[in-house]
Amino acid sequence: MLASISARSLTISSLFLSSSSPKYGRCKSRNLMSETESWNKTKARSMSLKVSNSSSKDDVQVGERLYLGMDFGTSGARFAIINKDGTILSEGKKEYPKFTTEESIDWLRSWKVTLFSLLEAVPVNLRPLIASISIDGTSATTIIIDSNSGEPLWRPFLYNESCPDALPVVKSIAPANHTVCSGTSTLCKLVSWWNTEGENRESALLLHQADWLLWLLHGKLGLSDYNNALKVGYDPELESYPPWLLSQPYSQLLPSVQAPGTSIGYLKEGIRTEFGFPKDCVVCTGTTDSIAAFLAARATEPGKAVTSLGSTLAIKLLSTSRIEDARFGVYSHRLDDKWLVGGASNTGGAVLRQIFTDEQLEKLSEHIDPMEVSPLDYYPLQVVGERFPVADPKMVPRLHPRPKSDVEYLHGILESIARIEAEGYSLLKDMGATQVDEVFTAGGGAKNEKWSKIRERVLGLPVSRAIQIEAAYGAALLALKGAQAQHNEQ
Ligand SMILES: Nc1ncnc2c1ncn2[C@@H]1O[C@H](COP(=O)(O)OP(=O)(O)O)[C@@H](O)[C@H]1O
Ligand SMILES: O=C(CO)[C@H](O)[C@H](O)COP(=O)(O)O
Repeated sequence: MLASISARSLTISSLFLSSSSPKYGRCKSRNLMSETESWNKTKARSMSLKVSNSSSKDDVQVGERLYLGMDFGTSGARFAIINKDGTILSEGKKEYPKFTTEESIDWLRSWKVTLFSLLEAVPVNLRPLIASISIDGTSATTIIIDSNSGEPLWRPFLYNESCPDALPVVKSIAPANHTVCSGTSTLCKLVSWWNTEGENRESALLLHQADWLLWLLHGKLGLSDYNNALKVGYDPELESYPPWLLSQPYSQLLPSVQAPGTSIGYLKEGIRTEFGFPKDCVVCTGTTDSIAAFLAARATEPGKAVTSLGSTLAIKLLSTSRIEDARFGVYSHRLDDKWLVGGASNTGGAVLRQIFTDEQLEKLSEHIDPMEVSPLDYYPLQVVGERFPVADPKMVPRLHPRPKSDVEYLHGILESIARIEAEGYSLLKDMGATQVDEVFTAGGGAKNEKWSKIRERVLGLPVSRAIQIEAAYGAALLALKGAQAQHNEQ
């Protein structure tokens, strides 16, 4: 089944290569659209944007087309612009601005402002060459909007937010241990909203973070991709929502689904003229951040894996067999005619950032001997709750006893996270996935060579930094895929 489908669609590997039962404060319905249309250029200039341009006039061939990928991760967003050979012409990143409403962060406003500040950061000389755009976002980050106005009906449910109130209902309709049978699944968030919300059900629509950001650019509501839609129950092998889900009253909220990197339509005229993008610039479906990180690593053989060491720890192993078991937080994403099996733990860089600054991480890591086994046994979590390799919403963080030496403490935390990573790969093997034989690292943690050495020792596998460690590069590959498919169809 998968083979026939992928034969129809351009595959990534055929290119140049070889996310506490929330208290529902109604999301203040803001006129978010006006902010977009009246985007103020000075706002972007005043924002701290780190942009590195490797483009100069002679880098770009006359008539060359470029591809823009944007990654909306946990702590910030990045962009990468590549040409058809995968060369990076420009890249940049920006922390999310923290707008607050009623003591909580207005994430939709933060993401929208960040989206347009990234567009503003695209070098003016490259904008007329951008042929297509794609975006990846955190998985299961769920936004419920009004299908008529596009306005949000609720605050977003973040990727790691759990809605245990919905779990009994979801477990009663889904197959045993299905991917959606986890409190952090998109379906649990949808059911929780549906059971809580009264008057807006008829006009409501569900979008994922990447879908919503892409909608701001193309203007067509209700479109998603089969990576983002996995955790609401979409079956990427059948290429449809299963009957047990379609028969539910809230199935009317579900977005339609296409393959990642599928051209949806042209960039909205108002945005196009505001920023100077070309008339034929298309916007393509996106993916999730850890899938984009896998694409960026350009691993194409079963047995190759990518560990994303971002704010969270997400592992993805390329496998010929599909496995899933919500009891352990294990699920399989589709990648063309193969499966990306894995899961996402709540451990990771965000726990490190709670204790150390990035500069301290760098300095302290210099003094770690990665060949020495740390006797410290932690389970580094920011707050109670774990998704993978154990799906336990009640799991308690363990970061004590803290030794006097910060070097020893950091060593213990890094090694404990490595042990969780190893437990994840071992679980995938026990469940029948292709045996992992090499691990590439993406995300902010990939720059820590000492951590890579610790992980290599703990995993007993070759561990190296991915060719490209930013998920934004993977999103740019999806934009390239979409543009090439569009070109082939013309
Ligand atoms: N030298 C380092 N060693 C280990 N982790 C690091 C280092 N520098 C940054 N990090 C971690 O990288 C994380 C940010 O990675 P990033 O991929 O940007 O995250 P995300 O996209 O999930 O927001 C931070 O949580 C930080 O703790
Ligand atoms: O934890 C996350 C936040 O960065 C990831 O978005 C997410 O959980 C990974 O999920 P997926 O495997 O569906 O990409």
